[in-house]
Amino acid sequence: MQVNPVLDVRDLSYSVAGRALLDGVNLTLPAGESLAVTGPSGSGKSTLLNCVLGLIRYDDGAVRIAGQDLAGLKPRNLARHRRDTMGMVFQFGELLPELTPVENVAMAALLAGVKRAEAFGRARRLLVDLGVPVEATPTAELSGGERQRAAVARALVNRPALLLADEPTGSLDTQNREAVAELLFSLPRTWGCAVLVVTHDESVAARADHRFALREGRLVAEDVPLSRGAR
Ligand SMILES: Nc1ncnc2c1ncn2[C@@H]1O[C@H](COP(=O)(O)OP(=O)(O)OP(=O)(O)O)[C@@H](O)[C@H]1O
Repeated sequence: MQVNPVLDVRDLSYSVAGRALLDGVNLTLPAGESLAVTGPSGSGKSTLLNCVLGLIRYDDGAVRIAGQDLAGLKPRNLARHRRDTMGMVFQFGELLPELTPVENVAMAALLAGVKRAEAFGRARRLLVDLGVPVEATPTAELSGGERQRAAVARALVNRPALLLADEPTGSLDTQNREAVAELLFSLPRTWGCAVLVVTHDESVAARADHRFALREGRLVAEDVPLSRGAR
């Protein structure tokens, strides 16, 4: 039994067009730990993340982030809770290409109400820590790996309790995939946050503290290391 998990999903169900994408999903994740959910394309991984983000109104069950049940929040408070507790990394980074990396990262802090000097200070420190060129160049000119590391910096700038990533290495070559996966799964130790990654890439998922597969709307534990030939 975990005490006050950062993420607590109970009996989550969601159907679309008569198909149960999520069918009684249970998931808990404390601070300082990572969890990966794998599953083939169309199995519902992004749908699960969207429920955790509060972007989808699920049919049944509960999602609690940092102790707060999302269903109990009005839209404005939900947006604030999301901003204050969660950071998100997307497959293609979703940064603004014409801005510099530091502007991209600082903007997320400015939108959260952080003062300008503090926002840019945090952004610079994070980018230096994550090995991204800070401001010499528009983000469009970064390499794919640098862009994803900048996206991680943006997701961290408001010091989230929970970092979510949807196919974060899906657009990267092998070398950058390894580096970004390594970075993501080191965040629980270095930043103390909980990390939830959804991916179809088993080699990325293998780095997580906990692994589950989404099969027919249910999460199945997959805690056997790949090297032992789980399947
Ligand atoms: N609003 C919707 N209306 C109809 N179908 C939907 C809707 N949302 C999701 N789906 C379908 O539900 C399934 C699951 O989608 P989801 O994006 O969650 O899968 P996924 O596992 O993340 O896939 P991928 O790995 O390709 O991103 C897909 O077949 C998708 O087309």
